[in-house]
Amino acid sequence: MALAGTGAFAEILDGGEVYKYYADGEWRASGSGKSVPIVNPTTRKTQYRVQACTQEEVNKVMEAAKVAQKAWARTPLWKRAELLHKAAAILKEHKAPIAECLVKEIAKPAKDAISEVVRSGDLISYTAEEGVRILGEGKLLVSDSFPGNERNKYCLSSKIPLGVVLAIPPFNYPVNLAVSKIGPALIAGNSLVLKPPTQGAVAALHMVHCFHLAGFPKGLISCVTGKGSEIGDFLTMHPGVNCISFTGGDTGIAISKKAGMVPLQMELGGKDACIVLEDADLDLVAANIVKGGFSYSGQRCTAVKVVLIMESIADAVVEKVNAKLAKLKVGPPEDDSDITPVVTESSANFIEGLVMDAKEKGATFCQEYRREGNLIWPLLLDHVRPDMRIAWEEPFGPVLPVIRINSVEEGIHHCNASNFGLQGCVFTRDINKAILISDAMETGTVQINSAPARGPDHFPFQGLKDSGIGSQGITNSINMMTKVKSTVINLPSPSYTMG
Ligand SMILES: NC(=O)c1ccc[n+]([C@@H]2O[C@H](COP(=O)([O-])OP(=O)(O)OC[C@H]3O[C@@H](n4cnc5c(N)ncnc54)[C@H](O)[C@@H]3O)[C@@H](O)[C@H]2O)c1
Repeated sequence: MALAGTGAFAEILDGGEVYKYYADGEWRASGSGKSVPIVNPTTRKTQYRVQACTQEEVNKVMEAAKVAQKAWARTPLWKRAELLHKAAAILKEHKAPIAECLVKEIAKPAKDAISEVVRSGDLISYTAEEGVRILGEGKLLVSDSFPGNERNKYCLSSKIPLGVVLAIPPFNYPVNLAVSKIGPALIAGNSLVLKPPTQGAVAALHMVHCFHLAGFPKGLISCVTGKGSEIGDFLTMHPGVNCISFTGGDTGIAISKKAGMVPLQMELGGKDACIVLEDADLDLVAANIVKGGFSYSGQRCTAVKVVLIMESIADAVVEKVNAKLAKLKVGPPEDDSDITPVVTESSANFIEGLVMDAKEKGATFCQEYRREGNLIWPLLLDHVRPDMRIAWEEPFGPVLPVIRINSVEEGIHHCNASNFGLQGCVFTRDINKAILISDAMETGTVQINSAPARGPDHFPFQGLKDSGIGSQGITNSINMMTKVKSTVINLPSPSYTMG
């Protein structure tokens, strides 16, 4: 059942073949006359087309965003929240066509695609509520706490918006990781320009249409499409941008170097380690390795990307994991398969490169390596050693290395030698040891007895080292997209001198 671009969403396509971009409250065709194809990872044929926006069009969007933001910042907070709740409801109501885009553009299993849209609606609503709570509060400071001062200065501080927020999400959660930026930006009184990933752009355009239907003022939200490599730099270096919230890979490091003096929120790659101690519940470990390493074919920033396991229990865990991998359904996303084609052919080639390097260097293949087009069968590589690329690099595919260790210290050392520091996990029944290990792991989050995960979406989420700058999670994102403004009341005489 083809629903995308029809019914409530017909305006985005307008009878044409190329999805329009969103500017100044309306859907427009680019003056470039060019489009960018979106290749279905399963069929490897062009599924959709989006506009290749020009720099001139980006300039116009930035101007409109600046104007719209001024009025939005003066809109009462409760009204901003009300509109966000409305957008959340519309998004959830239209989950089917949006999920269909996720299935066709990024080969997300059908059920997970629906969950992504529903979770996004919940995230927007929670953001509206949280915003009302935290932005409704300010601070009052009095001067006489600092040496040399009397009580004659009263400082009132509150949070004000930054201006225009540029949001760039990655392909793997193009809806959820877009609304995790849009919601906080808007509730805090900012305007927002979205540059969706190429794969996932059509799902993002449908999501933006839900904000359009909710009735947000024109120009407040815009969505420009085009190749990241072509309009990306122009956007991130644009003088009209007051904040950049980016989620993706190494591109984020390059953006950080080029961006001007604006606050940056960078959520980048990871090589999440799973450390397994001898006293762990081995069934729990196996279940979490399979779920953590292979959900959405390993294309998750917080996927388990290396297992560091004590030698004495390694055989038992590998056997349990292999038994579970044999039961995974491999195939197209429409059939709700567990393992679906990876996003692009170049991604599949990169994964294959890591597998072949491990093969040459003597890793043990627990399954036969199998690939058809972009579809790669789940593969556990045992006896991986630090000289293999897969010990350090992020495959972003259904391929997981196991490194056998002889001490916990060896595991912590491998984890900390990585240039990434997103999340990590440790499995043990000894909570005291788990806390010590958590403190020793140089990652933004450590999960005890569960695989790494970004959610629930109000938890703080951050990476150390090359994994990011700043912290996400609903509350942190709202705060990050504001600045503190103070008003100081100066009294002619200290206030405690009367009476
Ligand atoms: N830490 C997190 O929260 C998190 C979450 C999901 C994914 N990721 C990471 O994302 C990566 C996979 O996603 P991806 O392949 O979409 O990442 P990517 O870095 O290739 O692309 C991310 C976004 O940047 C855009 N882009 C490309 N060139 C650009 C440029 N010069 N200027 C501005 N934007 C540009 C892309 O179009 C896309 O929208 C993995 O490394 C994964 O770990 C991180």
